[in-house]
Amino acid sequence: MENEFELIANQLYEKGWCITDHFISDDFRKELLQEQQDILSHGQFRLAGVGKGDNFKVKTEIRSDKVFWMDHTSLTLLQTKYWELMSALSRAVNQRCFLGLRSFEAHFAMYPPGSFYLRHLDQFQNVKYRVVTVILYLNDEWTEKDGGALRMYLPMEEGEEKLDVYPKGGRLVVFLSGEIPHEVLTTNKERISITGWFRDIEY
Ligand SMILES: O=C(O)CCC(=O)C(=O)O
Ligand SMILES: [Fe+2]
Repeated sequence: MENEFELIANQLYEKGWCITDHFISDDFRKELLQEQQDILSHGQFRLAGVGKGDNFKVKTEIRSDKVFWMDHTSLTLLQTKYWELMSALSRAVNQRCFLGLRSFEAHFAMYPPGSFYLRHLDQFQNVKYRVVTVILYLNDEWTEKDGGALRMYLPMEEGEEKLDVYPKGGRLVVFLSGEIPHEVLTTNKERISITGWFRDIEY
């Protein structure tokens, strides 16, 4: 029998993306959400940027979320638990897909009401070390009227197909960072997640 990580790795291999509901327990989700709220209330979230190195810029006309980067050299207990889950996933993906994943980076993200992130690819133009994107949603509840869908543009033999994914708590979205363009549609409600990237470089 395949375990949860192998199931995700298989789908990633076959079609380049995968959506898993209830990836974490509801208790763990609530703990992560609480940690995120604590960091927020200490004012440690910053406006997110686009680009890397000399190309880094805050551009609120492109993305208006706020982020808090985890520091892999000093993770909290909860962050360690999250990191270990992701390590298990990267091992399964490496075994199945031979992507040579070697390190991981992740940030908490908060989209205030009215915010969005326009269509983009997660690989930077100048550095392409992000190979697989993993997004874990932490929201208590979510319905269509809350907006804020992740819109994925799935490459088809001809053209592309849109897929709207709502940020339901406990849901994990995994996709190839260089292959699947995506955007976050305007959210009507505070939208909370952790986004991570498996990379093919060392720390
Ligand atoms: O939160 C999401 O659904 C997607 C976020 C995203 O595309 C990113 O941070 O690069
Ligand atoms: Fe993205």
